[in-house]
Amino acid sequence: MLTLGLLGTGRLGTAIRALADGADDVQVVWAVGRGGPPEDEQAVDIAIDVSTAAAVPGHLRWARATGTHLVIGTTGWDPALLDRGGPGIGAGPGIRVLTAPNFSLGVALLRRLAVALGGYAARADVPVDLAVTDTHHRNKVDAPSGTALALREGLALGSERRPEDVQVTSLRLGEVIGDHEVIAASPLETLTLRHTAHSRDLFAAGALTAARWLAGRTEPGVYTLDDLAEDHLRDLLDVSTGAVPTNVASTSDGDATATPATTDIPRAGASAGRPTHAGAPA
Ligand SMILES: NC(=O)C1=CN([C@@H]2O[C@H](COP(=O)(O)OP(=O)(O)OC[C@H]3O[C@@H](n4cnc5c(N)ncnc54)[C@H](OP(=O)(O)O)[C@@H]3O)[C@@H](O)[C@H]2O)C=CC1
Ligand SMILES: O=C(O)C1=N[C@H](C(=O)O)C[C@H](O)C1
Repeated sequence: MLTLGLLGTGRLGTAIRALADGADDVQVVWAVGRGGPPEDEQAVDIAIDVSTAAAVPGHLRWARATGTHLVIGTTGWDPALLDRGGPGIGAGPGIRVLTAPNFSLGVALLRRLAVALGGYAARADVPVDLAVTDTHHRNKVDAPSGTALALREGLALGSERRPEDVQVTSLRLGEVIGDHEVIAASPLETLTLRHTAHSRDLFAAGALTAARWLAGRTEPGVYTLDDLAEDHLRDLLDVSTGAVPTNVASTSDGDATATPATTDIPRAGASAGRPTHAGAPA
């Protein structure tokens, strides 16, 4: 049984708890809000931080002091906290930290597609504007969303532009759970990739998957959801186009054999800027 502590008991924390209560391989031992984990809190295998940006430095210090592995789903905090030797986990013992501004594997796929879309823009012979939109419920505090920032970084990476050169707009509307678009627009065409979360259960399920995955690692250090997603998505962008290859050679019995046509559009994924396991803290 994997034991969990929840740092955050709001919208997402509540959804994670409900899902965990129905699972037979995980147990939420404690869940805390603004007060943070008290000193006498029972030790857990993994803590999941779904609180607020201002609380993350303290939660990292607590994780380091107690040797608790940490999944961070909270957004809006400074990733420099995780730098080696920085004020975060750098100087601590060997804990494992997984960060995920979005727990959806669909968004992990979208980020890879954003890298490819950026590469497409870079090769165009007309000017291409790149943009990300994020729409969330009216109570979300950070803007742009953590996901929008990651998608912007993907577009920037693929297009070899600076992140600041990718436009980002944020809307806070009603009860929207989470909607992101990745856009490349030229005078000739517009490509729009869109992800819409229909339920917080999407994120809750991903948070539990991340906790299980982190529990299975052995190396201390910093991981991202992209490390986890790599197992699921590795080969996904090597899809056939379904088109008849142009380099077809006929055999004597009339069958056509073909070497798949290749394209030099960069593959999103491991070799295209996938954030990697940052190694063990010193
Ligand atoms: N990675 C992902 O897939 C997703 C990430 N998120 C992110 O998760 C975070 C939480 O979102 P959501 O559940 O909607 O937010 P809520 O506002 O509903 O919940 C926030 C929680 O954080 C606690 N909190 C607030 N301030 C502090 C503080 N100073 N110290 C410690 N705890 C504090 C609150 O405590 P109290 O209850 O006592 O007020 C509450 O339990 C956000 O950063 C959001 O962007 C959200 C959805 C998906
Ligand atoms: O606060 C939210 O609700 C969400 N936050 C995450 C983010 O900032 O990217 C992920 C998701 O879109 C929902």
